[in-house]
Amino acid sequence: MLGVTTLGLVSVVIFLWLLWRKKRITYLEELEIPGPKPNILFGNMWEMYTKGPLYCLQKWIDKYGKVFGYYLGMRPVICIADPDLLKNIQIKDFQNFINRPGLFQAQPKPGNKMSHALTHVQGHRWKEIRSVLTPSFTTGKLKTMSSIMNYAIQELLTNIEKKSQEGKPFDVYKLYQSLTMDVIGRCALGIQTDVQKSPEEHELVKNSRVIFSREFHSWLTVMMVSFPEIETIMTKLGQMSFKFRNKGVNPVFRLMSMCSQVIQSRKADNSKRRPDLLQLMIDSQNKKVDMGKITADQLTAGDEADKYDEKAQGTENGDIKPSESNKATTKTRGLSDTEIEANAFIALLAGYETTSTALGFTTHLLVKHPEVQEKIRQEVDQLMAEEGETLDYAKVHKLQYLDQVLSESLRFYPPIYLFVNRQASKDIQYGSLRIPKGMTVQVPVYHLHHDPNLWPNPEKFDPDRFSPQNRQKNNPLAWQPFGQGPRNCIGMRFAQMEAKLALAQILHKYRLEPNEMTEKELTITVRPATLTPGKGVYARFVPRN
Ligand code: HEM
Repeated sequence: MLGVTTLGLVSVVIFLWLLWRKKRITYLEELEIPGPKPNILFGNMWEMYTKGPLYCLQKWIDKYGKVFGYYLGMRPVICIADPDLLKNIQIKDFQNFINRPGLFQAQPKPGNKMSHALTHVQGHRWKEIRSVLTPSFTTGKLKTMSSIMNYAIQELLTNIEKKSQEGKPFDVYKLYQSLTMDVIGRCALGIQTDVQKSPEEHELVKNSRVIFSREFHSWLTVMMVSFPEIETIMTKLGQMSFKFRNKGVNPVFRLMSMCSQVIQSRKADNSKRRPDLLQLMIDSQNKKVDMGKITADQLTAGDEADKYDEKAQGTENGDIKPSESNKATTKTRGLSDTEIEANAFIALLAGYETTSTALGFTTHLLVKHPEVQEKIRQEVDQLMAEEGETLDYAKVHKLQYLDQVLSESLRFYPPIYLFVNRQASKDIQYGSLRIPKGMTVQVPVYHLHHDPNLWPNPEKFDPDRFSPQNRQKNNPLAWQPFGQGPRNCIGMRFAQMEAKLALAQILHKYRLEPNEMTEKELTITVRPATLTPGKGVYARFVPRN
C-alpha cells in the first residue's frame, strides 16, 4: 500500500516537474522569437554539446536570422547578431541592461565571494565598484605601467632565446601565459613573482590553468544548465574535479588565499603603498565614492583619450546617456575586504588568460603571414631608429600597422566568444521584438566577427580592414573582442598595450617561421566562454642578423 502511494507521489512530482519544464521551453515561442526546437531535458544544450556551440550558433543564424532564441538547458536566451540592435542594448539603453547574467550557472550565491567580482556584481554596486577600478587604467597609469611590462617582456625574450637554443620545438603559448601572469601580478597587485623563471611549474600559472581547463564539451556544463535543481551538487562535483586535477588543492581557493595574503600584507605596511589597482581598492575603504560625478561614458573603456576625468562633463559618445541611477546617486561606501579580494582575484585571472591567448593566436597568424610580420618589423625598426629602442605607451601608439594587425587578429580569433551577455532589467520593445524583464541577451561575438555582410571575405586575415581609411567603414558594434558599452572589458587598453609591446619586441628580435610542430590550421579548443589554442602555438624564432 505504502509502495503504491510512494509511486503515485513520485509520478505526480515527475509530472509536475515535466510540466514546469515544458512551460519553460515554450517561453520563446510565446514571445514569437524563432529558433531551434528545444528538448524537454536539455533545451538545445544537447545539440550544442554534441556538435559544438560555434557550429550550432552559425547554423541557427543561417536558419532563423540575426535574432533568434534558444535554450541553454532551461535558460532561454535571445541571441542577437544584428549590430544596430546591439547598439541599443549595449550602449543607448545600457541602463536597462546593466547586468551580465551567469550563463552556465546561476549567478554565484550571495555568500560566494565571486558575486562581488566586477564580472559578476549586479546593478548599482557594479557601477560603484567599476568607478573605483576604472582609474587604474587611465593613460597616466598605463604610461607608468609600460616600463613594468617591458621588464617582464625582457624575461620573455630571455626564455624564448633559451628555448630556441635547446633546439627542440616549444609551445610559446605557455611562455605567454607566464608573461601575462607576471605582468598582471606586478601591475595590478604589486607582486613580483618568479613565474617566468619556471614557466611550466609556477603555482600561480598551474592553478590558473586548471581554472580555465574546462571545455564546453563537458557533461558537467550540460548537467549544470539543464538541471538547475541540482546545480549545487554539480558545483560541488566541479570543485572536486578541479581538486582531483590539482593534486587535492582547490585552485580557486588557493588563488583567493594568495590574493588575500597580498592584500593583508599591503594593508599592514604603509611603506608598501604603490600606485596600482590594489591600492585604489584599499584606499577606497577610507573614502566615499562620489557616484554623482560619474557618467556611463566615463566607465566605458576605450582606446581614445581618457574619459575618467573628474572635470569631464556630459558624454563623449552622444549615444550614451548618463543613466537614471547615475543622476540619483550620492556618495557611497568604498570596497569591503571581500570585494577587494574578489576583484584582485578576477583581475589576476582576466589579465592572465585572455591576453596570453590573444598573443598566441596572433603569433600563429604571423607565422602564416610572413608579409604581415615584415610590415610590422619595418614599422618597429623605423620607430626604434628614430626614437630609441625602449618602447613606451606613447611610442606604441605610433605603431599604426601593429595596431591594425592586433585588431584583425582579435576579430579573426576572439579569445572570448560567449561572455558578452546582458540581462534586461525591465520589459523592453524594439519593433516587433519584445525582450521581457530578466531575459538573457547574448552577443555571438565569433559570428559577428565572421559575418560576410559585416566583414567582406571574413575568413581572410587582412589587417587592412583596420587601416585609418577602412576603419570608418566598419560597423563599430561588429567588432566585440572586448565587448561594447559601459560594461565592456575594463582591461582593454592594458591588454592592447601589453600585447603590442610584446609583439613589437619579439618581431624586432626574431623572424617567426613555421617548424615541424606548427599547425596549418590551428586547433581551437572551445571552452565555456573562451577559445584557446588546443595544441599550443609553435614557431621557429629565427634571430635577425
Ligand atoms: C586580449 C585580452 C582581453 C580580452 C579579449 C578581454 C575580453 C573581455 C570581454 C569580452 C569582456 C566582457 C565585456 C562585455 O560584456 O561587454 C571582458 C570583461 C572584463 N575584463 Fe577583459 N579581456 C581582456 C583582458 C583583460 C585584462 C588585462 C583585464 C584586467 C586587467 C580584464 C578584466 C576584465 C574585467 C574585470 C571584466 C568585467 C568588466 C565588467 O563587467 O565591468 N580583461 N573582457
